[in-house]
Amino acid sequence: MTSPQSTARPTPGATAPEEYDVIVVGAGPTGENVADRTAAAGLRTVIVESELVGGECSYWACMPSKALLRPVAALADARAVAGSREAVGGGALDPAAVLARRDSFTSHWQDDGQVRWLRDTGIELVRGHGRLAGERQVTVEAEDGGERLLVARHAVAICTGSRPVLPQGVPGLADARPWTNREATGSPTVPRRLAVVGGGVVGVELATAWRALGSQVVLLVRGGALLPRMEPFAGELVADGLRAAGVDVRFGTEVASLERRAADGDDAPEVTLVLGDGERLTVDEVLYATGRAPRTADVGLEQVGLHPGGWLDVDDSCTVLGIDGHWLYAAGDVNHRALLTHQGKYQARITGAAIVARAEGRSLDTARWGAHAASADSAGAPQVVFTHPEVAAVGLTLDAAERAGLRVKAIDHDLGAVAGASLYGDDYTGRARVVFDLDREVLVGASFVGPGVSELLHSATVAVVGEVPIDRLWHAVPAYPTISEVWLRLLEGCRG
Ligand SMILES: Cc1cc2nc3c(=O)[nH]c(=O)nc-3n(C[C@H](O)[C@H](O)[C@H](O)COP(=O)(O)OP(=O)(O)OC[C@H]3O[C@@H](n4cnc5c(N)ncnc54)[C@H](O)[C@@H]3O)c2cc1C
Ligand SMILES: NC(=O)c1ccc[n+]([C@@H]2O[C@H](COP(=O)([O-])OP(=O)(O)OC[C@H]3O[C@@H](n4cnc5c(N)ncnc54)[C@H](O)[C@@H]3O)[C@@H](O)[C@H]2O)c1
Repeated sequence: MTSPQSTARPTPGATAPEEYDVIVVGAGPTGENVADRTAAAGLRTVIVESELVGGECSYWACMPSKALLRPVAALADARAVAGSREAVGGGALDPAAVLARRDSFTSHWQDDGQVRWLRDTGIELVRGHGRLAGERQVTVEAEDGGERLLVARHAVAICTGSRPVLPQGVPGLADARPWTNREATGSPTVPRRLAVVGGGVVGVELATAWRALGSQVVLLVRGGALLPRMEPFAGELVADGLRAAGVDVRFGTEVASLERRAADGDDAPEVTLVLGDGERLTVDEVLYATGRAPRTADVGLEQVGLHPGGWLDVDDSCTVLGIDGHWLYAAGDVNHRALLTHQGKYQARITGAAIVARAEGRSLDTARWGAHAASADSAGAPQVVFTHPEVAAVGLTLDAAERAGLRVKAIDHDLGAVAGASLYGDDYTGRARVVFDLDREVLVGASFVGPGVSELLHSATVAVVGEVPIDRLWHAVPAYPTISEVWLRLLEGCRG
């Protein structure tokens, strides 16, 4: 490996520069996987983390939210089948047991296990806030104010993720102390009344979870649909499911102002929301699920000529654009290509491979689907929304495919008409769609909505990402009697 000479000089108050091959800033799932790849290739790798090793995903996002949602699906599945329905009766979830299981999935917000994994993998950990200090240089400010200067012989990877974004200019919002994903995945108690603002993935999943745990939930959606980036029937069926569970779903509604004050005759503070039409709603907590912003405001981007606070623009190898020397990478949420843990981990593997190739003096293979191109981010990023019913989708929606100029047709099928689905649950309701590219005769998108469809998704991901010709897909036989048999009807529709 080549080892460029460091030109770093200690900044005032900092200790002597410490040299590594690779510095990763942010130890979420993405940063961990970049570090894993570079360490596995023999590069001396250090990872910098300001909070918990494991990132948002492990403690305040994917894991706790799915731990809250899994019991909802398990109970719904038991209720959907005569025989087990009688066994579980009409009882509700046991909130204490669900919250305790959630706590164990977050390791009680302790990262010892992840730290052990870093050590066993040969990755060094520096705790503190990382900032770029110049080319290949990162300063780390520890909680006690101490500062260290790290210097990378080869690469720095920014994997600092994203944070919740709240709308600007809403009177009373800050004083209302709204829940973000952190409180909404970590709350030790169940609020009696919860308002959820935002009809995206976070909004619908957490409305589902807290309703099932006993909260009265009102979901306030600015637009006219839930999950607006997915096939329209996904949002429609999820809205039906939320309403059937007792959630008050309201479209075309904006929150004009909020006020938090003590409830009459009670010390528990409550929040009053004034809606656009003047209606007043009083709840115990309000969750804002209104999107994400990059955690780049304070990572020293200005030191390397970039604008702080924005998403980091990268090429397909996750190399940051506008930086000379190919030493700065950005992967995961922070580059805004696909805000999903699995895509972050995928980008991490591509980033790690690119760093190693450049360190070894090899050129990159950045052709589409090449070893150093995260092509699947745009072509085939799968996503599961763990609501009841579930939504599982990969690739392009019909609308997105048409907007991209493809000549496509959509083939839809009622999942309830599939033998495996009717065995899965009595009165099973669901729908499937594939988007078929008529010119290339491959699938460019697939969406499934219904109970238990999440595990169907990888077959569709293989078909879309693998660009499997429809004539060959015809021979991929789904087992009888599974929900996957819907593929037979979908493929008939492509050929017909
Ligand atoms: C409620 C919710 C549920 C979700 N559920 C799913 C799901 O089911 N499936 C899915 O695929 N995705 C899900 N996501 C999205 C997923 O959480 C993110 O895509 C994923 O966490 C991104 O990983 P990351 O490593 O890029 O960033 P993060 O997980 O945000 O990690 C970034 C890390 O960098 C650290 N950091 C930041 N700045 C600095 C700094 N200056 N110095 C040192 N360290 C720093 C942070 O402390 C953090 O540990 C969910 C998101 C939310 C909000
Ligand atoms: N199961 C999963 O894969 C999963 C689960 C949760 C989150 N995530 C990821 O996390 C990311 C963030 O999710 P999210 O739901 O916060 O963001 P989002 O962008 O998916 O949805 C935010 C919604 O809030 C609405 N909104 C924005 N400003 C508003 C305002 N002022 N008032 C009312 N509504 C407003 C938007 O129109 C949008 O529909 C997503 O990109 C998603 O991929 C994934």
